[in-house]
Amino acid sequence: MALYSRVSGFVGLITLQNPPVNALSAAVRQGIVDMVERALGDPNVKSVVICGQNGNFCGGADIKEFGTNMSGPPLVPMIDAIEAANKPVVAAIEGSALGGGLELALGCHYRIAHSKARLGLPEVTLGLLPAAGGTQRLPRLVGVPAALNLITTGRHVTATQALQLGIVDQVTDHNAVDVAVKFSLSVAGQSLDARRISTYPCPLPSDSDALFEGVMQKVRQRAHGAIAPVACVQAVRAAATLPYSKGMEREQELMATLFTSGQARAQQYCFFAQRAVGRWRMPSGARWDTSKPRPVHKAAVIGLGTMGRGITVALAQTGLSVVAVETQEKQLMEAKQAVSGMLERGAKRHGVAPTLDRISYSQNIHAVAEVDLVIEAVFEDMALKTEVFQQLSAVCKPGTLLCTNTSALDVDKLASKMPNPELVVGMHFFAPAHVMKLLEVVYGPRSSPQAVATAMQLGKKMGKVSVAVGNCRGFVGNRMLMPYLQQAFFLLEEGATPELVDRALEEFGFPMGVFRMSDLSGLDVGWRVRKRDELVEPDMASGQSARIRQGSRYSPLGDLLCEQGRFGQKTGRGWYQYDKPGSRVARSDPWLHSFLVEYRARHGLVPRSIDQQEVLERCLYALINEGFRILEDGIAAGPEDIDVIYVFGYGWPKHRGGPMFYAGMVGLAKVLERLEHYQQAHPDVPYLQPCSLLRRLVASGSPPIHRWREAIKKRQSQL
Ligand SMILES: C[C@H](O)[C@H](C)C(=O)SCCNC(=O)CCNC(=O)[C@H](O)C(C)(C)COP(=O)([O-])OP(=O)([O-])OC[C@H]1O[C@@H](n2cnc3c(N)ncnc32)[C@H](O)[C@@H]1OP(=O)([O-])[O-]
Repeated sequence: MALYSRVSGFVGLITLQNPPVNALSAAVRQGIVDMVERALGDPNVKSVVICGQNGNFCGGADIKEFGTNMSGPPLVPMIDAIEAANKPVVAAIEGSALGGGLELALGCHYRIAHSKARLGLPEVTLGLLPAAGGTQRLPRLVGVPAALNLITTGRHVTATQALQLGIVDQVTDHNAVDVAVKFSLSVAGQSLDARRISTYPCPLPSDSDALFEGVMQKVRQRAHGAIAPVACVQAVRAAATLPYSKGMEREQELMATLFTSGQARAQQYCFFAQRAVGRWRMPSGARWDTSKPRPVHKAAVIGLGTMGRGITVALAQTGLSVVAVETQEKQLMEAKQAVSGMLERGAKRHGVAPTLDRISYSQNIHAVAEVDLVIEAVFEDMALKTEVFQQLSAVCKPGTLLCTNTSALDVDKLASKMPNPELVVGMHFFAPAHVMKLLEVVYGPRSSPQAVATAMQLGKKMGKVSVAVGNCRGFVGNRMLMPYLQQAFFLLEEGATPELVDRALEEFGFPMGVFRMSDLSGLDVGWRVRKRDELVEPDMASGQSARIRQGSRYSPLGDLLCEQGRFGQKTGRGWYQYDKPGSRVARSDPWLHSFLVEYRARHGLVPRSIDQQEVLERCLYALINEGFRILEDGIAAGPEDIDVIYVFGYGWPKHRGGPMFYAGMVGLAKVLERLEHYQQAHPDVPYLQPCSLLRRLVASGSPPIHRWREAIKKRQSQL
């Protein structure tokens, strides 16, 4: 709803009230319509100020209403009425003015923002476009190029940036409502004709066709199949080429195509899933709202390789003091330089001062005696990690949390060797650690809820999307990656090429297909893990037996490439060829194609034609199937946890919602039927054996994804 009060004698103050972000629900919209009418009809009122309760202007349309029968007054005429008002209406912006919230402010005659406010039109991140006049008013106010950038990226701008762009008229460090009330009286009675943005001509860039073509090309490239960014460009183009009313019709037309699209549903699911994973729970029953985190004022990082350096930067950027330890002097000096460089570049990008002084460097592990939390990022070796953890247990003050950045080792095994195993959790960052949003917080049966709560809270403070998951081989992300990678290798054996497999996955929406990604991250990384698991055998053999390990089908293709030093981009050769080591542009490699032909012949494999549909079904359904096993094992509490991990850590396209959401969209029965089909064709591939949770969900009528948790809980309570 919206509250009304008269302040300073002659100002009608309308306060949006819908905590926590004053979203424009039906009740709020009705409140605004009623209160604006009241203020404009009150002869004692000379001007009007619109603000939001609790220091937050408005987070936009109420996303929770999407997908329901929406009622209440529509936004567009509500905002048009404000713009047409005969008394000045001033928006007092504190906190956020996003989406419909900013569109409401653009309908006002003036905008005053607090210096800490954030503004933007992020609808594209929800699979939509600004549909309350944003695509028509913003270009008229700030010009086409700036409007295109804000609307197609959905990025938020600071109040200062908004002032520079011309979105707001004033920025204040004082209470924005007070400033707006005073300002509104100062302009009362003045003509408003020049303050109605919809009447402005849209400033046309010199060669607007070329500009729009250029932007559309870039947007399509970046979108990887998402339709909303393309519609955003089309809507802004309407602003540049049509009168306001016609442009508004075009905006509504385009929004109608997006609003009911599967992509919009997927992206809105991701919005709420990202918030749901913050409400974590462990199989023990411990949960986010009953487990109190320990305060962390000082943290440490042990091991300053690539991951250690990124983690140090991410910690320092939170303002925490950090102790960075590296026993090798040369490595320490190089790390110091690298970390300083990353901090300076980050600070420059955000227009803030770098926090170099927050970090102290040392070769001596005793330097961490007084910290509250340690993140270990030494080489992936259990013996080495155990030694480091035992030193830390001896050096650190009581209660210090010991976190490991391992991506594959058994966190509980490590904890079992410590005097205080309850203080041990995994904090699995993704490279580059100061950039990638995802953090897997890994708990074992001995980890205390307080340790998990502390790691989750620190992750949020580092700007990460943190997901609490149980300890198992590969945790959630890497565990699901195994069947995905395996199917990709098998498809090559059966006749596919890396180009075909990657094209299918990239057209699905992944920024990079599995083989290009493998070349980027380095084939030797997986090779080392397979060697450690004694899966790699010398390539003398041929025929079926050479492709069986521990009773299951195995493809030695990756091992064979590594034995030839083909590690990917870093060696200039992998599944593709590159101009030189380190270059990033992948080109088809005739050597690889003849190697595959020779390999198939040597192993008696008859290649067949494979289409993109089969690639997608085998790679994605095998991955999804492992997701169901993870849910069944209680390693992830719900499908949202898995989907957030894949969207924020593994490049799963947001407009596809995530592996589990996608399975629901395709239809669980279809996924099950296809898995059974491929399992029949490949009985020696256990990963294709449909998971019993999937079977049970199908048997119970394939309930919608938000009801899977109860099906899982029911099952676990039966176990
Ligand atoms: C016509 C028009 O053109 C179109 C069509 C639109 O306008 S489409 C809508 C466009 N607007 C957006 O995209 C902005 C979305 N919101 C945000 O970006 C952030 O929320 C925030 C504003 C920057 C605050 O961040 P936060 O970190 O302080 O808190 P939070 O945890 O994120 O959010 C706190 C709680 O508020 C809920 N929430 C936030 N924004 C909401 C919204 N717009 N609608 C409904 N609920 C919302 C959120 O789910 C969470 O709930 P719960 O989990 O506690 O139950």
